[in-house]
Amino acid sequence: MSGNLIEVRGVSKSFGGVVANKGVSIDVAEGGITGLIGPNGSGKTTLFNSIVGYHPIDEGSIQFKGREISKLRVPEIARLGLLRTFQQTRIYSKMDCMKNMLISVSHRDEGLGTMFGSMRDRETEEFAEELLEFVGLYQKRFLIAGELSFGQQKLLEFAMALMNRPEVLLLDEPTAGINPTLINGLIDRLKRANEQFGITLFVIEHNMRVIMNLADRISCLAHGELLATGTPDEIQNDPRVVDAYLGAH
Ligand SMILES: Nc1ncnc2c1ncn2[C@@H]1O[C@H](COP(=O)(O)OP(=O)(O)OP(=O)(O)O)[C@@H](O)[C@H]1O
Repeated sequence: MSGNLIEVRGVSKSFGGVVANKGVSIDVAEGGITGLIGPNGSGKTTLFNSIVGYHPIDEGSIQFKGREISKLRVPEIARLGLLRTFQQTRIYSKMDCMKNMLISVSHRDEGLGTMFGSMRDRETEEFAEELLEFVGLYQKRFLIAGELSFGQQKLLEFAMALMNRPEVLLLDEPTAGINPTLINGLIDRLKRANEQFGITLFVIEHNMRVIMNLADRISCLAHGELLATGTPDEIQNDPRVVDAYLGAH
């Protein structure tokens, strides 16, 4: 056992003439928080999309717990316990928070029958309430999700992902568009999800303060290629990273 939950090896992905990822190799250690940084257009979201099965890769291998997943599709990968959130939140804005939570649990269920069966399940409701409490939205559980602030919607989306008890959660810019007060709360929740629930996190983040604070390992992409991997300190002091990324901000 390598200690890695995800092993990306030599992954390349192009869209027409645009090379979005070229020979990328990254490890996501079990139980850790791995960060992914890089300038706009450096291929971060493409790599996430490749890992969760959103599109086929051109070359390379992606393993989850030692199993090749690069040919599997989104629902199959989700069922294995690998989930992601998006830059733009994907909540059901006309439903209340509780309904959003209950509907999210379908990922690992087999069919609609099971889904509605489990929705009635008191245990599932209690778990949804616990998670809403965890992200600080319990008091707002019957509020229509579209009426929450953007930051609260992101917290709801995070709680929705946790409903599926993922082993790994890929978070695409979790703090984008959130005000600084809520950001600290979110960092705290992410750390607690990692420590208390044992969820491995792989996080794309533009906010340097956030990622340096959160991640134990960070990889930096530039022009679709892996530029550097290291501890937050090593990454912060790597002249190649500073040139390619930090210097540009
Ligand atoms: N579906 C697509 N079709 C065509 N080109 C794409 C597609 N998805 C991504 N690209 C291109 O691939 C490159 C990498 O994009 P990607 O979104 O992965 O970068 P990113 O690092 O996530 O950027 P950002 O930080 O702005 O979100 C860009 O040049 C982008 O325009």
